[in-house]
Amino acid sequence: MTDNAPKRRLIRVLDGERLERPPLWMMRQAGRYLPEYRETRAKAGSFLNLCYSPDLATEVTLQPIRRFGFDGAILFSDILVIPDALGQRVRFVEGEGPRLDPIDFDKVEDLDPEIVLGKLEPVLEAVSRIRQALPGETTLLGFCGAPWTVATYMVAGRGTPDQGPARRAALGQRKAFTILIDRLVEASIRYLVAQLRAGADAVQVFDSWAGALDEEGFRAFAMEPMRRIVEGVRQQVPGARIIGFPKGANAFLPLYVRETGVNAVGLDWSVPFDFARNEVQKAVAIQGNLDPMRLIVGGDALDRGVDMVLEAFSDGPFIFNLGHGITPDAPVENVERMVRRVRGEPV
Ligand SMILES: Cc1c2[nH]c(c1CCC(=O)O)Cc1[nH]c(c(CCC(=O)O)c1C)Cc1[nH]c(c(CCC(=O)O)c1C)Cc1[nH]c(c(C)c1CCC(=O)O)C2
Repeated sequence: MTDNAPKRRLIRVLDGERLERPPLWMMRQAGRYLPEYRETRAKAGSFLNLCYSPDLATEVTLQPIRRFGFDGAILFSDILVIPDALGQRVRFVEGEGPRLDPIDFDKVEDLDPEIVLGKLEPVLEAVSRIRQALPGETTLLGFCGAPWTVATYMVAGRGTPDQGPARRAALGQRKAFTILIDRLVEASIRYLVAQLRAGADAVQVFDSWAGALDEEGFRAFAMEPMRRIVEGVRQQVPGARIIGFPKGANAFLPLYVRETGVNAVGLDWSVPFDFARNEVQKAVAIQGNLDPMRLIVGGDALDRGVDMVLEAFSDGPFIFNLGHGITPDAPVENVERMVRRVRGEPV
C-alpha cells in the first residue's frame, strides 16, 4: 500500500476506531463449505500439501474474498504447521482429523524454535503472493495457534474432547510442560514476525482451548505466553497489530486484555453481550461472536443472531465475525444472507 492510500477498514478498528458499518470476515472462511475449496483441495492431495504449496494456498485464501468481498483475508494454513516444522510430524487423516507423532517429554528441551522458518518458507512465500494479489482495501491476516492450544495436540497426538492429556501433563509434568510452552512461545514469535515482514497486515493468535484451563492454568499457560508473544513480536515489529482469540476465556477476558496488550479480542458466542460491552470493548476492539450454528439453520435464527450481535457491539470498535470457525455443512446461501445483512443491503 502506498503512503497516501486510505487506511484499511479492519486496521482502523484494530487501532480503536468505531466504523458506521463494521468490517467483516469469518474464521475458517476458506474451507469445505465452498465448492471451489473442495476442488482445489482434491487437486492438492494431502491437506499439508495444500498448506505448503504457495500457489494453492494463495488460491484458497482468495476464494472467499472473490465470493463475498470480506474486509479481511486470512492466510490459508493451519496451527499444526508449527509442530510439523519443529519435527513432530503431522498428518491429517480423512474424516478423522489431525494425527501427530508421539511427543517425548524427556526431549522437550531439544525442540529448536530456530528451525521453524526454514520449513515454513513456502507459507511465507504464500503470504507475500497473497498480499500482492489482494485488493488494496483488504486486510491480510496472518496467524498461529497459541502455545497452549498447539500443545494440546502435541501432547495428545490428536484432537480430544476435553484436552485431558495436556491438562494432565500441565499439572503432573509441570517442568517439562513449561519448557514445551516456552519453546512454542519462541517459535510463535519468530513465525508471526516473519509473516508480518512477508506482508501480513495484522495477526491473530488462536487459543481455541483456553477455556479448558482453571485460573492458575489460564494465567500460566494461556495469558502469560500470549503476553510474551505480543511483547516479543512488537520488539521486532513496532506497533504490530495483534488479535487474541482465547475461546472459552469468558470471565477471564478483561484480565487477558489488560495483561496481554492485544489490539482486539475474538469472542465466542458464550460471552454475554453486556459483559463484553462494559468490561472488554471499553479497552479494546471486539471481534465476533455469531454462533456458527445460526449459519447452518439460516432464516430467522440467522437474521436475529446477526441483528443481536450488531446491536450489541456497533457503538464501539467492532469487527463482525463468528464465535468460532464456519463448519463444512453451512450453506453458502446463508453466508451470503449474513453478509448482506451485516452490510445493511436488501436480502
Ligand atoms: C484447532 C485448530 C486447528 N486449525 C486451526 C485451529 C484453531 C481454530 C479453531 O479452533 O478452529 C486454525 C485454522 N485451520 C485452517 C485455517 C485457515 C484459515 C481460515 O480460513 O480460517 C485456520 C486459521 C484451515 C483448516 N484446517 C483443517 C481444515 C479442514 C481439512 C481439509 O480441508 O481437509 C481446514 C480448512 C484441518 C484441521 N486443523 C485442525 C483440526 C482439529 C483440523 C481437523 C478438523 C477439521 O477437519 O475441521 C487444527
